[in-house]
Amino acid sequence: MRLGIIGATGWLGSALGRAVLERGLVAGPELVLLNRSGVRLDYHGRTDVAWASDVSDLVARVEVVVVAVRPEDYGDLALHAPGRLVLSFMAGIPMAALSGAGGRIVRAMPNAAAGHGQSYTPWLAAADVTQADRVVVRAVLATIGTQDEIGTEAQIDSLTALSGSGAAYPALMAAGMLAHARASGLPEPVARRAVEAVVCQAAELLRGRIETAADLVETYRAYRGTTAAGLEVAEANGFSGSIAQALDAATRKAAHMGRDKDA
Ligand SMILES: NC(=O)C1=CN([C@@H]2O[C@H](COP(=O)(O)OP(=O)(O)OC[C@H]3O[C@@H](n4cnc5c(N)ncnc54)[C@H](OP(=O)(O)O)[C@@H]3O)[C@@H](O)[C@H]2O)C=CC1
Ligand SMILES: O=C(O)[C@@H]1CCC=N1
Repeated sequence: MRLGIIGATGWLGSALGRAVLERGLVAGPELVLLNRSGVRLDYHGRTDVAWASDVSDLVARVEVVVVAVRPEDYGDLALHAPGRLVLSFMAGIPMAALSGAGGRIVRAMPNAAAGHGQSYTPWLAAADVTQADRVVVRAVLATIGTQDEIGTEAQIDSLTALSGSGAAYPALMAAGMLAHARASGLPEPVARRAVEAVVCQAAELLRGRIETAADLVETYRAYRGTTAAGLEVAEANGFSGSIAQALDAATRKAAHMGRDKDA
């Protein structure tokens, strides 16, 4: 497969470039890269990848074009990719805007876990995307984690807010816990290990059964111990409500940023 990545040295584009090479999905010379800052002599330890001189050069050399630039940089690309499968990673650039590129468009929404092969990547296909294209999309996205085809652009906006945010909300919680642990006088190595134990290790309890999260909270509440006392204050201070409002705000931003220049 000849695959092009516009934004190949960015957070997501770089993760995808490395993954397709490491998984052997794309041979080095068939991976065509483009960024803003110029050719890297060493790309994830490889020297056999191809670099395009500009967007139209990249499009001419591949069948699949991945767009991994920031949404605000998309317009400057002036992407024209008729006959190509175009896989956009961009938040907030709707199908209607992408269709101007002329290819068969798929909007995919990975997250930062792509860097370690654990992205969850929902995606939405335009009406002219073929079954053969779908096989390609699944193969490409499988290199960075798991994927699901979804049905509407509104769902992409919701998922941009939710899974697209990657580690942001766990990181917010971890930062808050770490600040509290330090303020409580815990030795730094102990504070770090304790917070990691909560955010990275204890959350493993929910792997494969995330739907039981509310039941797990209820189990802690029913225990009527120290955790219950903490949970009660967290909820009284709007913990769950804050999460809902945050996801609503991010969904609104995703829905409007590509359609409304002031958003
Ligand atoms: N990061 C994330 O967690 C997520 C990001 N996304 C979406 O993915 C897209 C990429 O995000 P991210 O990887 O974080 O962005 P980065 O800022 O890390 O990377 C952007 C890339 O685009 C390149 N670029 C910018 N302008 C041009 C141009 N005119 N021509 C060619 N290349 C260009 C940059 O080049 P250079 O390296 O030379 O500067 C860089 O490689 C965004 O649209 C974002 O909405 C979606 C879900 C999650
Ligand atoms: O915060 C962002 O804008 C990126 C794109 C979608 C999720 N994260």
